[in-house]
Amino acid sequence: MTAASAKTFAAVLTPPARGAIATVAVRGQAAVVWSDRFFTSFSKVPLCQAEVGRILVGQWQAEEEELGEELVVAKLAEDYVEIHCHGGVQASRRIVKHLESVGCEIGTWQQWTRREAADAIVAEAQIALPEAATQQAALHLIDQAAGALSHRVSAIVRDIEDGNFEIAQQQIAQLLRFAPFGQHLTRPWSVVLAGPPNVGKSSLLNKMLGYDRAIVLDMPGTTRDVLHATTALDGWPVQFSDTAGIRLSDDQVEQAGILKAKAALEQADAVLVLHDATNLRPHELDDSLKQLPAALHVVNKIDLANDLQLPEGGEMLATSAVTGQGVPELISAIVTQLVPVRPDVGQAIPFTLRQLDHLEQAQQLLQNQLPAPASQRLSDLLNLTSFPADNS
Ligand SMILES: Nc1nc2c(ncn2[C@@H]2O[C@H](COP(=O)(O)OP(=O)(O)OP(=O)(O)O)[C@@H](O)[C@H]2O)c(=O)[nH]1
Ligand SMILES: [Mg+2]
Repeated sequence: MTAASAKTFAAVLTPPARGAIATVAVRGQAAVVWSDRFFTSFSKVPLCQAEVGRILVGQWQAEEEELGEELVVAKLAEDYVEIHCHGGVQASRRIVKHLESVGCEIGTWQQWTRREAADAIVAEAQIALPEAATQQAALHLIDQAAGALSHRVSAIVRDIEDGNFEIAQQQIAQLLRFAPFGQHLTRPWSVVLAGPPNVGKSSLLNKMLGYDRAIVLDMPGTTRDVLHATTALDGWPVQFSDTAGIRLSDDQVEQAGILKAKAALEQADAVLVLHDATNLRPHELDDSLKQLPAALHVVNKIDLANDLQLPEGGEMLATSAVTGQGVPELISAIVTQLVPVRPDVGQAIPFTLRQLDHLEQAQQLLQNQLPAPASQRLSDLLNLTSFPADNS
């Protein structure tokens, strides 16, 4: 426990929704005494006298209340009590209100995590974990919650203190290589489907998702607004955006859609530029689709083109959104583009902008031969007291 958390503090650790059980955690010198004011165990053992580790069933009731709630209280340390009550929002709120009435400080589960975690990076990992959209993303965050990044940062601080500046710089550079990947552990990669009208963007989206998310019609200009759908590709969270076919148009609604499509291209981690196999004219592509840095060019409708000759030189994938031919290869190509190096289990990965910022600053300071401030930036990264305040 840090000095800041010396006051007795309570938080509801379970989400504010209907559930079978909610957990209220209380930590601090008065945790047991204050819980005892409201809780009477059926075995008549007061919490103060119960041994650590004891789980008691009993009644939680304030003096002025006519009715109490039957619940379970676990005394997990002399200064730590967990109350497991009914999962309804009002039930946990009532217990928190009682604790507050006797002087307990109340906070959110994120604030609780910041007080309880071993260091600020571990706290960030625990807070980020519910945001992980896939199991694979969660596993990497669990590694950081177990200290992978914290240990690496501490080792770099020691390297700097020992005068091993070059090793420290190499270690920071290695961490920074994983930072773009790390930001996506809580936020899906963005993949945009773009191209001329009627080439099969919406059909290919539906095929990759495995269900009909977008309207498909044999009519150019079907998709207007940008349409999003989130899925997992090879275990990584990906948000696809289907866009309006880009062409010159007098239709105001279509024009608005095309502008939105072009804006979506700028935010994308990867763009699938689609071409029609029955009408292959890559040189006539709109300027906005030429030379996109993160583009994968896909020739769709290959089921309709028997003697298809792909243009030489340019890397192009071939698919049929109707038969599914080439779709697994396309998905592999997308994954390779998004995650070129798959991190090992246990790899230290920076996953927040705060971490990225501190690491970049430390690297810059080392390059400018300022080891002491560099070491300070890294130590701040771990320090719970320098963690930005957040009421969430
Ligand atoms: N045979 C065949 N038809 C396809 C394929 N992909 C799409 N189509 C057909 O092509 C037409 C247009 O498909 P969409 O998916 O709506 O095309 P789009 O690119 O989204 O079109 P816009 O939204 O208008 O820009 C539909 O009739 C689809 O069934 C394919 O791989 N093979
Ligand atoms: Mg469409």
